[in-house]
Amino acid sequence: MSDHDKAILSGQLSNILGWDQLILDGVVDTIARSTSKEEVDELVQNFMENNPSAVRAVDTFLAKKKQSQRPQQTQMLQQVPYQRPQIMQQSQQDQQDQQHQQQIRQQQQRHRAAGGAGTQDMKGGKTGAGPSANGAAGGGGGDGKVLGMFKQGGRLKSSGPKAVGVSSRRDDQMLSIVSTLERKVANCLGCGKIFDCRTTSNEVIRFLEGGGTCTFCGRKVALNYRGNGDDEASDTAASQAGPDATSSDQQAGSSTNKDAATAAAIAFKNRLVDYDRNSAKRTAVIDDQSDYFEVDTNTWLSDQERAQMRKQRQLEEEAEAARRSRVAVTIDLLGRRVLVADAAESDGRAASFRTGGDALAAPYDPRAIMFQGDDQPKRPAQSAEEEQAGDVYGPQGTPLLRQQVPEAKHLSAEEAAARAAREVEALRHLRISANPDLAGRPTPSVRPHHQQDGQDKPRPAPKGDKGARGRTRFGPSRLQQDVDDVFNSFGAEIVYEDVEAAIVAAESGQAFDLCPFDGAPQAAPSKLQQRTAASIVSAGPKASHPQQPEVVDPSSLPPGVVLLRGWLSIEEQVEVIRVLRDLGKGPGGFYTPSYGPGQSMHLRMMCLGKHWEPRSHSYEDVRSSHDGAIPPMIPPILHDACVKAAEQCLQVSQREQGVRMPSISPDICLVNYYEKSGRLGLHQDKDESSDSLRQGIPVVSFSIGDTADFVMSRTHDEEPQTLQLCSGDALVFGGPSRMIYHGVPKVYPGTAPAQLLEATGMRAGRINLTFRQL
Ligand SMILES: O=C(O)CCC(=O)C(=O)O
Ligand SMILES: [Fe+2]
Repeated sequence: MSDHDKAILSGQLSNILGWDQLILDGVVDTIARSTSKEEVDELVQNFMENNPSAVRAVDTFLAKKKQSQRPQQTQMLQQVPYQRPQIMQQSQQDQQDQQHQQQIRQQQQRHRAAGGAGTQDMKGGKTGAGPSANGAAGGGGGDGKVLGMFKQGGRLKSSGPKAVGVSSRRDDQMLSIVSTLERKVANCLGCGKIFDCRTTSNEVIRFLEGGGTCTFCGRKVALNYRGNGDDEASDTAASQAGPDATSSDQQAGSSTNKDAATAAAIAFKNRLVDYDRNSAKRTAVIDDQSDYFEVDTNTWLSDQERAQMRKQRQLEEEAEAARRSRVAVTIDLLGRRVLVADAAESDGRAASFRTGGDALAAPYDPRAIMFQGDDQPKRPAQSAEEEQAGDVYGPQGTPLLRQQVPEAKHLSAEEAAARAAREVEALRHLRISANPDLAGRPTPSVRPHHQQDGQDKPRPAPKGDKGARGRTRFGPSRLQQDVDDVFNSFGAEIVYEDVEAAIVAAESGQAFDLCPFDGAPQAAPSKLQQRTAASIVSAGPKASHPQQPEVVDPSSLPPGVVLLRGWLSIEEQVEVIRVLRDLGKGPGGFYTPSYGPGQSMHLRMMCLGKHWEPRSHSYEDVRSSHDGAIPPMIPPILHDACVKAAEQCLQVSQREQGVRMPSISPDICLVNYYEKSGRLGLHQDKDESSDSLRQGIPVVSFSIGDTADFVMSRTHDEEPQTLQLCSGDALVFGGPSRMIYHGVPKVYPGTAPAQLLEATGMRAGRINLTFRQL
């Protein structure tokens, strides 16, 4: 490449970029010596910021260079065995080393001989004579020509006469540096990068020019130079424009002159060095794992995201803990057993028994909560231990009923009782919901054994097959009775199918009949009559039917609540039952209301006047959630009875309680039928119009059949007052008690007046009518 071409490029770049000539010379020189397009591209990109005019000028220059190089290259190939990259043979290398050392010495001697300011080497803080602004070589320095870019900074001094076999001055200098190295292969201890200085790749050149600074990680790699005779050369090499060179550069700049060009050259050099360092740092290693798995140390997360992730983790842990503590309850109807086991302890070992958040402190043996039918043959306890444990054993010694957990046998009787009470309490609070998968299926119908067997008569009870209360049971009825006994005795909230009603429906193939025994021959009672009779037990209060209506002491009741005992005579009750029976079998008759899938109410209901929809707690014209039936109207006989009872109660309330209540003109009557296990939770009757509620128009209630507990309280939490409502009673609550909470927790089976049952043939249970004004 001719100097003329270089001067042209330099001039063009000077116009375009406005750089100092000193810098331009260095850049042009570098471009002229470049061996690859990438090298030039990098330079153009980093220092000319791809200025289009500059790029064009450089391209033109390179094109010329390419042309001019063709014959030269051929010549070089013939003359010079040098290749890049090249691993030199040791002998060759040594030879070259010596040659270069000699060249360096000669050069140094020439510098010294030339004397004058600035002839000291870099170590001494002096350099060659200050450069002229036009980039001419400083005077006094032999051939004085320095490598363009860093001539004032003492970058690489010319090695003097061009060595044979070396393609450029820069290579010369590199080789001279390499020749002074003790070891030609250097290894960066920071990142492990290897620099093979026997080759003169760009990377190695950068490495050496950086004074042994790793081109990848920026760490300083120790370079050992050869001994005394080479001090100057090694000093030269060691003080190459690496990080440490900056200070000497600055000293040089300040000690020789304050020339702006010098400062610019130093700044430019520093920029290059910085670029070298930073370009290595641009390659950052990102730890993937920290992105995906770490919360606390993940630098990519904002505080908000971190908090969110922590919360998410906590929720996951809680869900896992809940899953582990879930309790599985198996109700084995056919085996007549209830098995309670922690789901996480499916192997049957000691499990923690939890209900509604209350955990029993002691580990629990699931077998301890196993209940067998009480009609199993039993044998008496055979040891004091068995006696004390209170377990019940079958004839083969199989435990039928365990009162205590095995490991609790060392407990005193008192402790064991307390523990048993805790266990029972825990079971009482169990909440069991229906399997949602079964919700859409029709109610299963259970047929008596004798029908399944194709027999007509009830099977005789096996000998000794007597219930705890001495009654004989048959087939499914006995099954149901056992389940009833177990759950009733524990008071657990268990919903099960209304087996008896299903039997009736299956047998009659008709709608619900309130009086299935009406007209049945007395001499040969049906099995249903037998069951009904068997269900009359002495558990509850005896029915009391005053000859005349009696007013229950009004001062014992909340103001606005009046109870008239036996207000309906037996004859009137019979009449009411007959009316209800007819309506109940027809369209819009008795059905089992439900709040939703698996949430059936524990009673049968028939709505008169309007349909009360349990899912929306509102009145409707048709039974939308069930069969779309239109509710029957309130028969006049019931309407009149309601109005009459209300009148009398209002008088009592006004007279005895000082409460004035409006009278009622009922347009709705809800008729409930409760079986012996029927019940109704605490609630308010508040689905009537706001006007009706505001006025305190009373609700009038008639009870017929079995006696029931009726609880009432002013608030949901208050300890409720319990009244027993008997067959024929009329109750009114209105005025200040219109919004009273009330419910029916218990029905006393077998307490209905015998006369009523005989006259109507009604099924066991209780009927209640509540009249309201919308
Ligand atoms: O059965 C009863 O005595 C009360 C009925 C009742 O409260 C109701 O149907 O809203
Ligand atoms: Fe009610």
